[in-house]
Amino acid sequence: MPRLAFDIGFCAQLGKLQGTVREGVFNAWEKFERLTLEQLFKDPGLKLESLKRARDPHIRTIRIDQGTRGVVLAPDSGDMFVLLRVMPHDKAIAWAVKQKATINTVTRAVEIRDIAMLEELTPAYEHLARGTEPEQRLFGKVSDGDLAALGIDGTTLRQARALTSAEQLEVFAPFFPADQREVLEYLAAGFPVQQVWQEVVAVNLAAAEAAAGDPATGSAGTADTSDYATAIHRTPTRIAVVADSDELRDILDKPFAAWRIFLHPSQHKVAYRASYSGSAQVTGGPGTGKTVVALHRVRHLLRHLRDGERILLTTYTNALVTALRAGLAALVHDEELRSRVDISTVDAFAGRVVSTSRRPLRGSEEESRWQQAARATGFTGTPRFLAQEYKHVILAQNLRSLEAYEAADRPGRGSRLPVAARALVWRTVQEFIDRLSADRLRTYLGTCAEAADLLAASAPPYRHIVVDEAQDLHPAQWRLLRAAAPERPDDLFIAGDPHQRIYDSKVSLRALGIKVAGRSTKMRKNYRSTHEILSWSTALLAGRPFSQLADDSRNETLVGYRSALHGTGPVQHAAATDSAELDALADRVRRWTAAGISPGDIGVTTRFNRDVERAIAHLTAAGVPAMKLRADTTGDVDRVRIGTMHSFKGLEFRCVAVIGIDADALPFDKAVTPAEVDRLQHEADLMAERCLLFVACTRARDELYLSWTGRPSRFLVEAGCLTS
Ligand SMILES: Nc1ncnc2c1ncn2[C@@H]1O[C@H](COP(=O)(O)OP(=O)(O)OP(=O)(O)O)[C@@H](O)[C@H]1O
Repeated sequence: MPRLAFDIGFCAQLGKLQGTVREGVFNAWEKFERLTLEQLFKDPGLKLESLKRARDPHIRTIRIDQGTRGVVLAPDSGDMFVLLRVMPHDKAIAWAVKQKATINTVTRAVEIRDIAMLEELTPAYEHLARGTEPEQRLFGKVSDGDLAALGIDGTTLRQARALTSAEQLEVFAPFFPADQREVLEYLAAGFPVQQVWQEVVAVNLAAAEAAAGDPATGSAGTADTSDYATAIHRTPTRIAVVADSDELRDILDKPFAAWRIFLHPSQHKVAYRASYSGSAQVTGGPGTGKTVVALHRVRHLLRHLRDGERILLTTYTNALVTALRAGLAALVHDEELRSRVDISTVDAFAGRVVSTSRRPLRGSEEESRWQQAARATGFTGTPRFLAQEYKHVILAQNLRSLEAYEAADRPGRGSRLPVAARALVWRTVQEFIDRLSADRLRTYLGTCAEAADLLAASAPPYRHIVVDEAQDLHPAQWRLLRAAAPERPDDLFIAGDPHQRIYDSKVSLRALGIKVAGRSTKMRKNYRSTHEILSWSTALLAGRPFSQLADDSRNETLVGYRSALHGTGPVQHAAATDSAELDALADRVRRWTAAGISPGDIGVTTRFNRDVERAIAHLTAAGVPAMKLRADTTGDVDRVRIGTMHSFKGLEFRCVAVIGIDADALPFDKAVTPAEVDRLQHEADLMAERCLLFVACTRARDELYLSWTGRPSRFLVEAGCLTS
């Protein structure tokens, strides 16, 4: 029976396809399921036509609806077809005739390339390259043999040899066959051949073998470059073979959920590794799919969970809990299975363990509480000092007695505190705690410490814990998680990005009994933001223009972020007054919606809560549906969502407006300890403010808009990010 599978390129178009076209795709798929091969080729409605000027006879087109055609890979052998793209009639033909399908010599997966475009570009670039010695060219240091071993075929080899710079590779990249493109991009980024084999080719090969049910060989084998039926099954990261109409409906209806189907091999390897001998960690820049990997890991763990065992999936904010819940539901359809996963913030989990009627202290109440305690004991330092000492020394090191406190180092604290002075600080902290308790109050971190103690004295409730957005967790929270699952293989799976730390918790996991050495993987490819948005934001984080960062390409931690997506760079607006800034925001949002972006795909973020309220009022008055970002709202609400930068952590929107990036908002004075009080804390606070803006900007998929009133933030100035 013939079947129609779907290429990742088609899935990427889905968001832009009209409902009638999607319906046409569904009907075409049904025909493939229903008809015999012979009937299929003769079907007058489908018109599975070959093309006269096609570069590849395997590329044909089918009719989707009046005026729309699908481009299909139709191999000679087997009965598996692949829908590559859907386009208006003439465009589809023009695109189809230029494409060529091949089978990668190493991974033996299907690759599509724009052969006509590549052949057109190559002579011009060869001509340009004449002035550059072969060994000075982009791949001059890599031998033909090594390139062949990495799967570069003869055609791509000629093209690769003509390239003299990474910028030229970017021009060629969209037309190259996918697996080979990735190899070349890694080589161009300076990775040695051996590492490219390990990190790219071997991983792709393993994914292909696993999908085809072949025994894992880890070596290239001999390629049958005509067996498409097998090759299609070996391409799970780019070609989806759907099981039934429900699955197809799901794909067609959720255009941005491609990650459910096309997990990149490097993500697959981490998420579906049978077992880790202990805790494991995945790191990577914004949008590299850490959350996606964490969700797939939960799915994997669920499949192997024994009776009575449970999983905790935890993260930092309530909004992220909602997003994780929706993500897991999209991935694991079996409700009963899903019910074995508790999804909550670490703080909420701690609250459940302690099970108390004491109310958590609000951030705004804390300062006066420290003041009261200081007054009672006669301590003359600032409330900020006490709060930080409690958080960064006493709770972080789990100090339980004055003796322990007096003996403790205070790493990261830049203010000296002689041992003789500690007794008074200790007494003040005890006073603070006692007064809270008397008033039926508690702090979140104190609750985590209590909960960790309770769990340490009882049976750990979970078999596995999966942590997302791990970078901001405090040692007290880690101690709780450590106590919540017994030390065993696959106990903790941790996803996070140290560059997105916005709450200043520096943690040594090892010191907390969580060992990930040898079980840590870094994700490099960004799936969310365009290259333009990502490089702009990276400059912001580093405090230097991106061009300078690219120069010292060894600074891999920052410049290692890569995105294959392209689009326009951020748009900036300097306003004279607050209300002019909001007018400009309303204009921008209207432009987006006029271009077909639905309000629910737009996020507006700002440093302060009060500005959130003002923006909502302004947009609403301007007739734009807007609401405050709430923990319990999912992407289904069709209104612009507006929230503080802190609340945007971990989320994403097609279009993001970051407003109020004024000189006095970022960095915000009150959030930064003065250098003369504590130099180290000052640096750490400044970095957290910088990361906050970085996190806000990297929430954008397609478009990023920034505005301020009066003088812009120094972060924009330092990074050379201002356009004029
Ligand atoms: N293999 C994939 N194929 C397609 N899309 C993907 C893939 N992996 C991730 N994505 C998409 O990339 C976006 C970012 O993924 P995700 O939120 O998991 O990244 P992250 O690393 O957790 O980001 P951040 O650290 O910025 O919160 C999401 O829209 C996700 O759907």
